[in-house]
Parts: sequence; C-alpha cells; structure tokens
Amino acid sequence: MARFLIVEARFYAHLNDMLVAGARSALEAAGHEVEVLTVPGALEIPGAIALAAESGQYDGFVAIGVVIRGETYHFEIVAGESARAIMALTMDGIAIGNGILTVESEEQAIVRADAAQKDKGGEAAKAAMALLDLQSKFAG
Ligand SMILES: Nc1c(NC[C@H](O)[C@H](O)[C@H](O)CO)[nH]c(=O)[nH]c1=O
Ligand SMILES: CC(=O)[C@@H](O)COP(=O)(O)O
Repeated sequence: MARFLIVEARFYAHLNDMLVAGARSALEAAGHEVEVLTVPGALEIPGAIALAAESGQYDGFVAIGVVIRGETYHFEIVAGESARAIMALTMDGIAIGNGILTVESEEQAIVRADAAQKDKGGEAAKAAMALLDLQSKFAG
C-alpha cells in the first residue's frame, strides 16, 4: 500500500470531479491510500506537488486539471507550462501521472474525463503507479 496525493485544479469543477473519480477508483482498486488537494488552476499544480513531495508524506502524485482553449495565447501558457513543470518534477524522480486535459472544447473534455469513456484520470493514476513501481525496481 502506498500513499498517493491527487492534486486537482478546480478551474472547471464539474470536469475535474469526473477525472478525480477515475483516478481515485484506479488507485483504490490497487489498494492504495488516496488524499485530494485542491488548487485554483493548472498552473498551481506543479508547485503544490513540489511542496507536498518535499513533506515526505506521499509516495506518488496524480495531477488533475482541464485546460480549454480560449481566445488568447493563455491556453499555450497554461497547458505548456504545467506540463513542462510536471515533467521537470518527474525527471527529479517524483512519481507523477499527468491527468491535465488540454482540449478545444468542453465536449472533448467530457469524453476524456468520463471514467466510462476515455478515463484519463484513471490513466494518469496508472502512470503514477507504474513510475512508483519503477522507483522500487531501481532502488537497490
Ligand atoms: N485557463 C485555465 C486556467 N487558468 C488559470 C491558471 O491555471 C492560474 O490559476 C492563474 O493563471 C493564476 O496563477 N487554469 C486551468 O486549470 N484551466 C484553464 O483552462
Ligand atoms: C486557458 C485558456 O485559454 C482560457 O481559459 C483563457 O481564455 P482566453 O484566452 O479567452 O482569455
């Protein structure tokens, strides 16, 4: 049993609820302990994971968020920078699954967030568990 923290951005609350449900379900089905931490938007997710990782209280993390393209370059900033910072944390050896959707519309988000359809929350949770397994494999 490992301790996982789901860090979710509430920017699109109803969509994030769906993603969190899929992630939680995958982690609990594997017998892990799950906590959820909420931040305002996807840009806050990497910083929150960095702080939580530093605390030593968690073995792995799942980043959950939804970024929907608007009218300006802001989409590229939020989508690209959140992914870049999560990847940097991953390269530091932190087990993180990236479940931040970057989509053109709410319709695209629903299909991907729904655990009965593309289940991207569950997919991110499985990625985090896979990285944690690799940490154990290469630990010694
Ligand atoms: N546009 C979206 C955001 N924007 C907010 C930022 O993530 C951030 O909270 C703000 O810039 C303050 O630092 N966040 C999302 O999660 N999704 C979006 O579509
Ligand atoms: C992340 C986005 O693109 C969006 O929420 C921001 O919308 P806009 O570019 O129309 O300000």
